[in-house]
Formats: sequence, C-alpha cells, structure tokens
Amino acid sequence: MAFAKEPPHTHGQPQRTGILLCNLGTPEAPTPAALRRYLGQFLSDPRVVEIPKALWWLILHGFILRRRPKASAAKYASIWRPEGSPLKVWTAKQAVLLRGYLGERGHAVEVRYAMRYGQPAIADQLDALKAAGCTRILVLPAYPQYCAATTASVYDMVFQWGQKTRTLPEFRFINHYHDDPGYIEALKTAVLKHWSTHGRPDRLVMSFHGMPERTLHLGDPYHCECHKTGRLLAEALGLEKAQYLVTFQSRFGRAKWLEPYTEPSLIALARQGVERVDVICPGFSSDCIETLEEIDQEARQAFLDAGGKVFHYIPCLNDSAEGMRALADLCERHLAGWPTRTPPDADAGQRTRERALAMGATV
Ligand SMILES: C=CC1=C(C)c2cc3[nH]c(cc4nc(cc5[nH]c(cc1n2)c(C)c5CCC(=O)O)C(CCC(=O)O)=C4C)c(C)c3C=C
Ligand SMILES: [Fe+2]
Ligand SMILES: [Fe+2]
Repeated sequence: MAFAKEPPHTHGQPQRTGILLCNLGTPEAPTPAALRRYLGQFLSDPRVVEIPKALWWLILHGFILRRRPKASAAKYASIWRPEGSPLKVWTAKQAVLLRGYLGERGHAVEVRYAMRYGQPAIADQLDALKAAGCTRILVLPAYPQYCAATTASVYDMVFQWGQKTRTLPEFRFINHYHDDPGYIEALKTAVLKHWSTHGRPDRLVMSFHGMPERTLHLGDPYHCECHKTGRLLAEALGLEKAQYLVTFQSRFGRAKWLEPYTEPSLIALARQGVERVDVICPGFSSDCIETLEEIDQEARQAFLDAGGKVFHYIPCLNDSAEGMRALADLCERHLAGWPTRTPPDADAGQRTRERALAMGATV
C-alpha cells in the first residue's frame, strides 16, 4: 500500500490542536436516489448489521434498497429544512459553537465536523485538520452512549485513515458521556424549561435509538448506558419510578430489538388512561429524522389515535447554551495536558458566535 505524499517534516512547524465532531450521516437530499446511496453505505457497515456478509448483501440489494429509499425519502422530505438535513444543520452549528465556547475559555482549537456515512467524510476532515497544522486531534463522536454500531464505527474510520497516513497526529477519543454531570444537567434544564411553560406530564418517556437485543448479550454496553442516563435524568428531575419510562425506538428488520419499544409503549400508556406524555430523546445530540419524524410525527399520532390526549416532544440539546456548555466542558477535560491555551480571546469566541447566529443558531 502506498502512503500519500506529505509535506516534508520541518522543525518549528505550528503544532495545533483539532477537534473532530463525528455524527452518523444523512442523505444529501430527500430523494430516493440520495437515500439509496446513503442507506447503501450505512447498512453495508458490518458494525451496523452483524450478519454474514454474503447473505446480508442479497437481502440489502435484493429487498431493502429496492423499497426503503422511496419510503424514507418521503419521511425525510417532511422534516427537510431550506439549509438541508436537520442532523447536518445542527452538527455544523455545534462545531462552530464549540470552537467559540472553547475560544472564550482561552483554548485555540480548530473544530470540524464529519459524518460517518456521506459528507463531509471523516477522512477528508482529518486531512483538512492535518493540513491546518493539527498534530493533536480529539475525536468526539456525537453519541452520549457508547455503542459498537456508532461509536466504534467512527473509530474504525479514523483507524482506516491512519493506516494510510505516514505522520499520524496524536489522537484522543471520547468514548461516551452518558453519565457526564454536565450532559445530565443540560437535559434536566431542557426538561424543566419545557415544563415551566407547558406544565408537567403524567409520564416522561425517554426514548433511545434501539439495537438488536443480541448485541446486549454479546457484551455491548449500550443498553446499560441508556438506562443509566435515564436513571440519572430522572433523579435530577426528582421523578419516581412510576413517573418515567425508558424505551427504544427505530426497530429495523424482524429480529428482536431492545425492549420496551417506544411506540407500543405509548399506545399502552394511552390505553391505560395516561392523558399526557412528554417524550425526550436523550441519546440524540441533535434532532434528526428519528426524533422529528418517528417521534414527533408517527409516535405522536399513534398515542393520540390510541386515546391519549396531549403529546409533547421535548427537542434535543441541539445548539442550546446548556448543551454546548456541556460539550465544551467535556472537551476541555479531554484536552487537558495539550498546549491549547492562548491568552483568552473573548473576541474570537464572540466572532464565532456571530457566525453561528448568522447560521440561525439560537444562542
Ligand atoms: C440495523 C440497522 C440500524 C442500527 C443497528 C442502528 C443503530 C443506531 N442508529 C443510531 C442513530 C441514528 N440512526 C439514524 C437513522 C437510521 N438508522 C437506521 C438503522 C439502524 N440504526 C436507518 C435505516 C436509518 C435511516 C432512516 C430510515 O431509513 O429509517 C439517525 C438519523 C439520521 C438522519 O439522517 O437524520 C441517527 C442519528 C444510533 C444511536 C444507533 C445505535 C445505538
Ligand atoms: Fe439508526
Ligand atoms: Fe426511524
């Protein structure tokens, strides 16, 4: 294998620090063709679908990629924004804001975002960070709970890039932050803000993305970490066990996934006479198809059709000041020992915030 040519090493080159915020990925457009490309790449990742390659290839190309792109495109069209897919719009804003928050604290860091599937690709953004003089890179997967399908898959991509690179930067990885006090506090604030205007529900449903149940038995910590997040958030809110529920959404295929499933749980609550539910999705760092369409549209309808009266969806942390502060704190701790400090440049932070505001951020 040939390594790409790099500029010759010279002493005294600038040694900068970069952060790469990595999210899942999203189609480039809400069209069947773009969905086919996106789903084709996503669902070919052996970290995501763990069944023998030849058999899965037949199922994926013979069935799934024939029907799902069209159905999914219609769902994406219902949540699409003028600037693009919500997942990408939020992730891009978070990267800009993270640089601003860290800049205000006196850390001079380059922050870029990347998508595990689609654009901007992790490899391209690592090249860009390297070209900008970053010799230290902190990788922040945008997933609070560790899961092999998501977190480890981001690492795979970074390692793949590393295998083709001669002069590797020093890497650090944030494995998870499911029990980080700042993250729990940010979720608590989001819920309390919602309740201060809308009052309290009969139940708070915390819905996390699902996984095949066998991955739990194979040792994936994801299920446990979702429950820990749920418990810590409930404790922070002073909720009793009967006042909240941890559920799993987005089941894919026929295998058993983690239970209880979100939508059937909501239907059961409605049938039990629970009038109002609030749903929050703490596993998603930004709103996306899974929250905006599956929860705020489909699950809402299912709850109301089953006799429920009031359904509130509490948005993800997105670009909220609380969420950004939690991410900045988390990064700051993981940057410890790296020479990122410059004299505090409040103006740089302010300029970055202005850029984020120009992009429509709400902070
Ligand atoms: C086998 C299939 C899937 C596994 C396993 C899976 C795990 C998983 N996914 C997320 C986060 C997201 N998933 C999103 C979309 C999405 N997920 C799957 C399938 C699996 N996910 C599909 C097919 C899709 C696309 C939408 C659809 O066609 O239904 C998204 C949103 C992307 C967006 O563009 O908005 C996120 C985020 C986690 C955290 C996870 C395991 C823990
Ligand atoms: Fe998913
Ligand atoms: Fe979904």
